[in-house]
Amino acid sequence: MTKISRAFSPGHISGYFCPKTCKNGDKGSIGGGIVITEGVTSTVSYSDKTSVEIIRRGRSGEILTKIIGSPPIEYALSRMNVTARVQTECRLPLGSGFGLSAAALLATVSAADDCFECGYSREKIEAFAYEAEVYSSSGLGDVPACTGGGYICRKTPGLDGEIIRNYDAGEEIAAVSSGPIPTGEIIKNPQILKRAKGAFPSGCPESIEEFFRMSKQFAFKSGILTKDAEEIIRACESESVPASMTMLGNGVFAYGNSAKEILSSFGEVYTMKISESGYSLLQSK
Ligand SMILES: Nc1ncnc2c1ncn2[C@@H]1O[C@H](COP(=O)(O)OP(=O)(O)O)[C@@H](O)[C@H]1O
Ligand SMILES: CC(C)(COP(=O)(O)O)[C@@H](O)C(=O)O
Repeated sequence: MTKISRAFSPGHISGYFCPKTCKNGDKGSIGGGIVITEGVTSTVSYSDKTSVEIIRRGRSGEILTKIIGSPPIEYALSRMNVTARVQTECRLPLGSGFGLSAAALLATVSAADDCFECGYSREKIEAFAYEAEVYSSSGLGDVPACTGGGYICRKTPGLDGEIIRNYDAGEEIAAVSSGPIPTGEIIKNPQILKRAKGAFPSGCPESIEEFFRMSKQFAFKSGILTKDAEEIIRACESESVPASMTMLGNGVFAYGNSAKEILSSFGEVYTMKISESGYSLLQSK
């Protein structure tokens, strides 16, 4: 019987970031963000040819989107020297700053490792995911972020970078999306990157409220802030709700029990918590 393996990875919302080259010469980034309880579940089984199906489900489990093919995942599997049938499932919208490309990669590589009994270490699994993410320009810092939980401060780039993880914030995160932003177009644009560098805050936040203040300042100063996001952030500001833009997506994430109500005037609200852990294998049959 064909073995079927499943793994889950949380997503990650970046509040601020700055591209940086890693010690080994790889591309990467430093920054601050939140690892979230929403993410991607990947199911992997053997096939003589790789195929990837991306499924996004709504509140009652109905299929909202079905996309065939995922370049980062196809690249990662080819680097692992395996061919597989892959199905990823998520609830959050794609390309909207929730780090779903990294989550899909970590979940898929880790399920494929189990399915094909490769016996790779966590470090090796993360290295496959990281290489595919950076090669595909679908992200820079989300893979290191999703190897653990918390609201985080990534002080140095890459998988062996220094990451400070804080778990002491218990209230809900609410998010709303007005559409995607292609990550590759931003992280390959030298002008935007120059402004992002100039806007990058120094030090790590001491509290979740400070994290949101630093993120908001970055969003405004970097010029990455969209008109849609600015309007929503202003509405949150008027109710003293910590909020900022989801990097890199045209959306807003906000913190605390009254965040959901304010965001609901602007679209469908996704609620989640700060994740306590990173990616993990779910089960194998
Ligand atoms: N849930 C998913 N399952 C498989 N591949 C995904 C998923 N989400 C994104 N990707 C892949 O990642 C790339 C887009 O990355 P990006 O715009 O950075 O998304 P995000 O902001 O969600 O990380 C696309 O090539 C897409 O195929
Ligand atoms: C902000 C971003 C460069 C992209 O994030 P996403 O669009 O969620 O893939 C992230 O990877 C980071 O380095 O902080």
